[in-house]
Amino acid sequence: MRTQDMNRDWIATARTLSQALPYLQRYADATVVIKLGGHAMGSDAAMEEFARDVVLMRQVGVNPVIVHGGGPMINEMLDRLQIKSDFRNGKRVTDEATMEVVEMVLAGRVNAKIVQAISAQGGRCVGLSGKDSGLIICDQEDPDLGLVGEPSEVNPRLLRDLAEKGIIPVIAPLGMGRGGETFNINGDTAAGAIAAALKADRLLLLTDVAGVKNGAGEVLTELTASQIREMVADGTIAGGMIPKTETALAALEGGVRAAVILDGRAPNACLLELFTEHGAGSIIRKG
Ligand SMILES: Nc1ncnc2c1ncn2[C@@H]1O[C@H](COP(=O)(O)OP(=O)(O)O)[C@@H](O)[C@H]1O
Ligand SMILES: CC(=O)N[C@@H](CCC(=O)OP(=O)(O)O)C(=O)O
Repeated sequence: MRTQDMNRDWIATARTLSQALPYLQRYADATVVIKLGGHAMGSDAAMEEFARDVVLMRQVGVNPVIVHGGGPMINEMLDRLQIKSDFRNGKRVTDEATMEVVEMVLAGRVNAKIVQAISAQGGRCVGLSGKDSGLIICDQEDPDLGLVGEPSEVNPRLLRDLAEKGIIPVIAPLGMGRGGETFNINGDTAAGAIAAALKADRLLLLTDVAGVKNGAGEVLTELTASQIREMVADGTIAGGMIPKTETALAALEGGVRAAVILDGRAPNACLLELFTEHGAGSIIRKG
């Protein structure tokens, strides 16, 4: 690069940092729950970038709480083990054999990978599941779904203790039943329940599309609850987008200030959403 171009680059970087000041001030000490979906977890380089953004957030005083998915990784392992798996309305029908694989992949593999990536960027971070410290107590959601849990009680005290110490929690979406059984929770549902319990300032749902699309395939940058209900009823919102939008609405009802559905594969997606005027994805506010 020529020296002049290089100077222009640095000037642009400095300007970006300077323009971020009001956003940095707005989010200082804010709680931001980030759901990292399995489809949003791309290459190792993308994971490294995600981890760097999370550590930067923590560095500027935000309290990030990561809840992850891992559906595609579970599918891959179930395929290898030749265990068939069905989804109903975006949720995996989970029998005991499936549950074993879900727990192994989510808590053992995916969680460890994210913790490792954040630690490698210098973040202090700890891997958990909803089964730890009574974080998520579940009831069975629907007998037809088997061991799928619906969070009925969330105990966020441990998360508050970690935030006070500057430690970033990375949470696998598993829950404990009242009889000590393990439940599989949809990652979006788990993230929404945790965000509501923490009365988070933002819930960011990172996925593999730029946001919620209308019938013409255009991303809607702002959405209301009634629009979402209509789009689910007429089938415009389908599959995995159903639990995502349901989660956003439930989180707002539970006291979260706003939920955003955005493309986790886009460069620096979380920073763009939080610290720039531009924002990213579809924002859903109460009203
Ligand atoms: N109206 C819609 N707008 C955007 N995506 C939609 C819509 N309806 C269904 N989808 C689907 O939902 C998917 C996101 O859900 P999912 O695959 O469960 O993501 P993740 O694994 O990130 O949780 C998108 O890739 C898209 O195929
Ligand atoms: C009940 C249920 O569906 N659980 C999900 C948990 C993982 C998840 O939600 O992963 P994504 O966010 O990557 O889709 C599953 O078994 O796939």
